[in-house]
Amino acid sequence: MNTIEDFKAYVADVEATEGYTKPLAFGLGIRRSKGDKVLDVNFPGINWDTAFGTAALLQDVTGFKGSENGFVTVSKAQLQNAFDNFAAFHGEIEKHPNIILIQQLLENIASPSNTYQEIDVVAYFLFDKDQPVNDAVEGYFKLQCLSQLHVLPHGLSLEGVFGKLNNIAWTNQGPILPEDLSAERIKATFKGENIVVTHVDKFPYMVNYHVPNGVRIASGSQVRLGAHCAVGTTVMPAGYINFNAGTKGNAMIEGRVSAGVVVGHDSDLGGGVSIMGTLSGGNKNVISIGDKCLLGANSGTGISLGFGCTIAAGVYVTAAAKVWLYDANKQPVDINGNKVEERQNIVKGAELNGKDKLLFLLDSTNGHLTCRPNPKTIELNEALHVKN
Ligand SMILES: CC(C)(COP(=O)(O)OP(=O)(O)OC[C@H]1O[C@@H](n2cnc3c(N)ncnc32)[C@H](O)[C@@H]1OP(=O)(O)O)[C@@H](O)C(=O)NCCC(=O)NCCSC(=O)CCC(=O)O
Repeated sequence: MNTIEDFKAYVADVEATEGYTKPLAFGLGIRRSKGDKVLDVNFPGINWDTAFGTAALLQDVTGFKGSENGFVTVSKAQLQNAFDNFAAFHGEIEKHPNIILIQQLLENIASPSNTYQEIDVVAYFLFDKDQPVNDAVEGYFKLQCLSQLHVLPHGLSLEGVFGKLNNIAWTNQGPILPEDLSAERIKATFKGENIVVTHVDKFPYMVNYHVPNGVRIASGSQVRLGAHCAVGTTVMPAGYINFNAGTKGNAMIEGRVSAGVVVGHDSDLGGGVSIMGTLSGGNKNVISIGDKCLLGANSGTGISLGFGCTIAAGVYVTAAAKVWLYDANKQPVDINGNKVEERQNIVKGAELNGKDKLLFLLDSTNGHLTCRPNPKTIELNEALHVKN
């Protein structure tokens, strides 16, 4: 296969095979395991709805069959075979990230691994993004789809991910099962080395796998793998982004973006902000924050905010909270904006879910949680957000 035409004909042949299905996404991953326990899988470059020729080639050389989400292990000989089948592109390899990755895997796969873990290469294929997580390889693949910005939070099913990922001690010498830490530390000590544990969790830090373009993350420990940090996101040390949560664009994150929460463009979460997540604590309401919202320091919300809302510093808006509604002239109004008497303007927070241009304030003269049209929307300080 020395010409691009040959390669195209080969791909067409593979794709014409009975039962062949184009995957929605796929990638080559480096899997680290201890016995039958997966420690982690790094997918350096996931292909999402693209590179179908490479998908066909990988399925052909690895023998992967079917249309169910799944993976195969890839031997060095199969990687070599894949690389050789790309001969027509070797002269312009810099244009083809998948071929570069295969070359990098080939160059390194024979290196002796450390004695603790086994390292191999897998090819994962995703056909149905709404299927629950089948195994740890799939869990890592899906988390990296989010962190590589191929899908927004909720863009694929992460159901069951907790049960499939192992709890790991993440160390300066790589992932170690917590039960093996003591023995590994003794070995390291006699080699004159240290094992430093950064955390014990099912989720590693995103930055140790992937750093999206145009982000600043002041403390890597605050962003879990599976976070979606769009270009222009700044996460300050007190900020936090869970998996299956994140930003759509420029954002200042000094507060906590819980699992499932999405923050719109040009919004600002002040220090200590809390946004209710859906993993624990009983809240079932998936929360989103619209574009150009400001959540003041130590504020929080259990309802979604639309465009251009502000929650004053220190104010927590919950779905059940009784909120006193006012118009722009500070006159009491009902939910439809009709003038009413004081006390008839009290609505539940949930009724304001997702509405645009609201200002929530705790009136310090009477202690009422109030809401009125937001007189101004915020502008982020552009200098704080990198673009590439
Ligand atoms: C709610 C707003 C946005 C309101 O600000 P504004 O500038 O629009 O209004 P203002 O000019 O201050 O006030 C307009 C009028 O409303 C009155 N007013 C204001 N707040 C009131 C309250 N709680 N109760 C009663 N009246 C109030 C004022 O006295 C004034 O009245 P008169 O008209 O009679 O004079 C603000 O107070 C706020 O909370 N901003 C959040 C800022 C923030 O936290 N940014 C994140 C930084 S994060 C950070 O720095 C890190 C910190 C950390 O790490 O902890």
